[in-house]
Amino acid sequence: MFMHMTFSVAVAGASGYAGGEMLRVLLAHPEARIGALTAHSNAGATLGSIHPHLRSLADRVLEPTGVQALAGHDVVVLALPHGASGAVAAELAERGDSAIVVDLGADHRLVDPVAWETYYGSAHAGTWPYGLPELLHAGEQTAAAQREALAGARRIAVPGCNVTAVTLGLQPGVAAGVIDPVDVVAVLAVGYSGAGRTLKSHLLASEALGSAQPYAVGGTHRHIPEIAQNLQAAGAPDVTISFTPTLVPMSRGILATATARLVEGTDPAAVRAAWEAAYADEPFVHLLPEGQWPTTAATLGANTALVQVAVDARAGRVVTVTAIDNLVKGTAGGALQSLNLALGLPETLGLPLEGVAP
Ligand SMILES: NC(=O)C1=CN([C@@H]2O[C@H](COP(=O)(O)OP(=O)(O)OC[C@H]3O[C@@H](n4cnc5c(N)ncnc54)[C@H](OP(=O)(O)O)[C@@H]3O)[C@@H](O)[C@H]2O)C=CC1
Ligand SMILES: CC(=O)N[C@@H](CCC(=O)OP(=O)(O)O)C(=O)O
Repeated sequence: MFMHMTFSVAVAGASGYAGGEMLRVLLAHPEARIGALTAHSNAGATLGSIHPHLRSLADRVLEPTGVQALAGHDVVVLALPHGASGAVAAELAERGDSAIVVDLGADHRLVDPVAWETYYGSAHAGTWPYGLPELLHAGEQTAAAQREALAGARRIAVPGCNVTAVTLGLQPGVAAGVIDPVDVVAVLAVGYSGAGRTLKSHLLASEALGSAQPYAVGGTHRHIPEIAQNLQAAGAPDVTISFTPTLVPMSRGILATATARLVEGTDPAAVRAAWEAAYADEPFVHLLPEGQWPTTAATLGANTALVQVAVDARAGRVVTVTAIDNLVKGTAGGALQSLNLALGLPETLGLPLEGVAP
């Protein structure tokens, strides 16, 4: 076990939304010591000119992303576009650098290289331990195997934010055998920060404010194989999923509504019991009391996932709703939670349970 009290951490892609949020949660962690901060087109700028809310790092000058800046730390966080992090991680390994590398991007999440090439269109960089501590494995009622896989890990692949929401919503039913994910339907309301800080025309105020806009409609979204991979890990022999994200006018947040077929002859009372059993002892994943429904506002700034489940008897389906902050539990918070496990620190150390409201 890598027992380490304080650790130095470099953040590559510090100028982005994910990198900025990683810095915000690291600054609240008692053992983290912020090291190099790097960027790409914003190299040479001060962090305060990009992320004015990060006051204690405002004067730090962003270095160009590269091994020379990132080497020599205990931990390196890669908050880069997918396809970029694989190359940087490989260079660090070639140099023999001993850092734990945490990839916020997609390069190392998928097990199947064919799925990667199909949805991402480039060479697969390999598979790392998956940074979702609450991931259920087949036969488990509560998550233990994934936590063991993260304990002492030297590489962590942080899930896609949409994937975290849908997986946490549905997996208890798969593990308990009360739902059959052979025709999962997932519709998500997602905030703009999920698209990243770099300007995108469809996110211009004139186009986006006051409007809801679907994207990646018709089975093209790259999170589909990752969700299927997770539900198969929970014990589903076969998963098909129809996945439709919709941008809604909010900066942060994901509200994922995911439904699956109720297994024939299942007692509806057994459904809630399965979700209660899975999450009763989870510090960050909370099944709400019956009648309460998750909202993204209740998770803003927190490392929580709020979940609710219901049985639609007439439709013969189970409906789940999950809310997360895409940048906290969906990215930086989930990353730090997994890093705590890798470092042998308490899993919840330095992570926000309370949100910011109103
Ligand atoms: N936003 C979210 O909710 C989530 C994001 N992620 C993942 O985190 C990663 C970063 O996303 P996000 O922060 O949203 O994106 P942003 O566009 O906000 O930031 C991208 C970062 O990568 C840098 N960058 C851009 N192009 C290159 C390049 N060719 N080589 C090296 N660095 C480059 C940018 O530097 P500069 O600005 O200086 O050009 C910036 O620091 C992505 O892989 C994303 O998929 C994962 C989960 C959720
Ligand atoms: C609004 C929006 O564009 N959201 C992004 C979420 C990005 C994300 O989860 O990051 P990864 O690229 O690391 O998977 C999307 O749906 O692709």
